[in-house]
Amino acid sequence: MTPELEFQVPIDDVPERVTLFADVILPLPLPKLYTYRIPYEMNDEVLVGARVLVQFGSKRVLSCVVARIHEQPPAEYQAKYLLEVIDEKPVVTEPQLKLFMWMADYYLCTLGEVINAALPSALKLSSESKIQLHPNFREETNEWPLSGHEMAILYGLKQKPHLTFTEVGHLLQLTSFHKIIKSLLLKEIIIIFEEIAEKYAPKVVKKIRLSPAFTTDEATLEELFNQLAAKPKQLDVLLKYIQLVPLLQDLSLNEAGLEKNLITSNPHLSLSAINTLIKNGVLEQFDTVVSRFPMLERGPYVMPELSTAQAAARDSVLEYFGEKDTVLLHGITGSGKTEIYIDLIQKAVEAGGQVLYLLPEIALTAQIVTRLKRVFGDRLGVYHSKFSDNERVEVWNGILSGRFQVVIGVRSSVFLPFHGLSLIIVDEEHEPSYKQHEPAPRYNAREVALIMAQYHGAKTLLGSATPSIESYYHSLSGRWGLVTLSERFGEATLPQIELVDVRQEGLKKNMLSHFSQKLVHAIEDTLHKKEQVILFQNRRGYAPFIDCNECAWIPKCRNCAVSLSYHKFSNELRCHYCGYTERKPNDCPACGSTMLKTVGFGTEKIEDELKLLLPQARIQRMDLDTTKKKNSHQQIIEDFENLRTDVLVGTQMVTKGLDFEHVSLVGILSADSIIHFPDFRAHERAFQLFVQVSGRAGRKGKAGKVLIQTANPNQPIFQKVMENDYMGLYEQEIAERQKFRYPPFVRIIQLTIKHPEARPAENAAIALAKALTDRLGPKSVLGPEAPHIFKIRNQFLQEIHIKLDRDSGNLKLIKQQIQEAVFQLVQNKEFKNTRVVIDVDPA
Ligand SMILES: Nc1ncnc2c1ncn2[C@@H]1O[C@H](COP(=O)(O)OP(=O)(O)OP(=O)(O)O)[C@@H](O)[C@H]1O
Ligand SMILES: [Zn+2]
Repeated sequence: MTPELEFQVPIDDVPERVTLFADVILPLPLPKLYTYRIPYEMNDEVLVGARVLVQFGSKRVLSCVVARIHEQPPAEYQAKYLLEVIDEKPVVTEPQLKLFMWMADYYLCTLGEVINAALPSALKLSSESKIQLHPNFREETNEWPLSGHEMAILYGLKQKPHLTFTEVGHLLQLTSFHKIIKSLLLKEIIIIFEEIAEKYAPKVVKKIRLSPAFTTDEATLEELFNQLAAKPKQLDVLLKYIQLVPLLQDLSLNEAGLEKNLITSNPHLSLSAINTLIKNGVLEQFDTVVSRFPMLERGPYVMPELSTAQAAARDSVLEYFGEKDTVLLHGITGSGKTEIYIDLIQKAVEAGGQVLYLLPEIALTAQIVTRLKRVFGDRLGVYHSKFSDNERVEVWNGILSGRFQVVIGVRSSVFLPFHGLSLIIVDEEHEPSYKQHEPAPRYNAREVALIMAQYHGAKTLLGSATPSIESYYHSLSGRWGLVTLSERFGEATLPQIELVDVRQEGLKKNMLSHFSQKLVHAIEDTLHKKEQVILFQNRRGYAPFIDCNECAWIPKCRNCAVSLSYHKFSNELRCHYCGYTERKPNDCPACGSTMLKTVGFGTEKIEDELKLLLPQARIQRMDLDTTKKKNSHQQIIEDFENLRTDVLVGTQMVTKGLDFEHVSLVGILSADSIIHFPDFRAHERAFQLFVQVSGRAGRKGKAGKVLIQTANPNQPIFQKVMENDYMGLYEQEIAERQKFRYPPFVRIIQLTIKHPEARPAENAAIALAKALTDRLGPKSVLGPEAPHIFKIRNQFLQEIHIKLDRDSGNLKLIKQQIQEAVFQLVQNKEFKNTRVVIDVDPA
């Protein structure tokens, strides 16, 4: 606008100078949003969902996300000005913000905790953010006038390569110095947030191409070849380049060039020839920023045609979607649910929507990602906890920008910045790993997905061969659609399941340590037929504990009330709760006896013993200990898939969703420890685990067999597993849940009281239980009671369970009362050092 024009605006048309305020989500566990005043000149720059920098308290500078912009100054305090705008565009979308707020409300935690869990750490800034000199800054050539403060920072940066914001504050003796930083930034003297530059570094590759002078036309190119005729090594390089970048067909291909290492790593080419060509300006070298997720050639991939049963199932899912938001697909193992998902995803993508495909564990992503990549190519984003922060930011940004239309990921993918989601798939919906236990928010991704779908107007398809009792109940009640698929795809049938009574076999001297002869023979037979075996044992490590034969001493964790597990490979005793380790002693520290023996067994021991029993077999183990590295899951699965291993031994990681063509035998080494877990879901879980692991056998035509070793073959659960009688399980379970008041008939909120000493933990728990009973009535409050493992990480635990009827009215109010009671307790001096963890819908 020119000055004259401005002058012509009639006086009463001058817009009023509005004062705006921003409510921000700080990455701290604060109960409320904090309000800052927006400096007038930033009115247009501050956006909901974008990050800004604020001062919190007297020292800390923090980045936070703007949740709301309004004109209402806070009543309780004088709003400070916000300092800086970080993003020009929102990094958090509106439906995402709504979801975060819902999560904080529902799971009784703070928005700060939600945002902390949601944002990849590279998107978080703090007072530990740093500044450093701009790489191009030269003091000699600087023409900018500098203030005293600016000089001081410059001086500081000559002493130290970078300064944190806190250090800058000390240096200047100022609490607010952002104007100064901003000025230095504008003058390109410093760069800020070097931490981020470190955390989120775009991936750069070196490329080469012919200097543009030689690619104006074919004649010039030809002339270059003539010139180099006498230099065969250089000529070779050029020929290779032209072979890889077919310039003769299209000269413009030169511009994109070629990754340098494709040339330099070629053993037939001379490195010095390459360098000479660069030095003489024939080739030029340049850097280019590439994605960590390279574009994939999608290739000619033919989608498999759905079978009649699959197509019918898909059609009824779609029909249900016409009237309901949520559908449960109950399809037996190997029925081909994944192909139905892919079909539906494709339809959603074609209609322009975004799709989220949730899986319970990364072990599973490897196989399905390969399947999905073939269909969706570079439009598929993958998100899981083994990703580096850089990769997470790229997925985050890729979803914001619309590059990734389909995202496959584990539970934390519900935090991603979707905008226009139209379909969510929750595969293996019954899986307990959808629940986050620690830290807050203690959410269940399956439940979050349903709310997320609401905010986006999306549909949700939950799928499982063994649905959770809750989900099945919602489907039968008509709230959700229910689609059933009760045959395996193609020629495959469900495997035949057999029980092996290990007590009987032991009496008959038919046990070789933990293996029944039946199981060993079955393994031998299977390997003989060049087929594969999966062996499942619910524990990792070598043995759950060791004890002394003489005095019965058992090593215990010094921080937790559990015995230490023995890990043979590292010769350590390890706590599976806090990670504490010590070397295994050679003799008993209590009585000095050398008779220490292992008790029970884990995957490591199974692997060990099997190697002795079948020395020829190629055995691989998959559990938490063998999958610590980023790609180890994938490697183990690929080896097994490509028949490089014969037997896969593992914990529950091997039980779910995996699809191997050649597995015809599954062995469950010890079924009993699973059934006896003290939990109202014990039967449901055991059924799910047995059916799921059994379901890995005989998936492609071959007859499959399952052997379950147990000391109590008469337990009714086995009958249901052998007959794949889900309905039988459901009817029994739902009756018990109703009778004893468990979900889905009530909601459970679990409060865990923690204190470094036993007595105060108990006292605090009693006081809290009383406070809760006063508010909610005695029917709703159970406990306190010390849990089975009553001490973890040096904290004594007490638990209170709150049971709320589904129709118990105002849930929000009840939750408020619970929070209030907890707040009063931890404020009370008498209960100093008490912590209370609230877990809504514990699993
Ligand atoms: N329409 C189809 N055409 C060709 N192959 C198919 C088709 N449907 C399924 N399959 C194959 O059948 C096997 C089992 O399918 P899938 O893995 O989808 O089963 P699932 O229902 O997900 O089983 P689970 O619950 O055990 O994970 C896979 O190898 C899959 O490739
Ligand atoms: Zn421990």
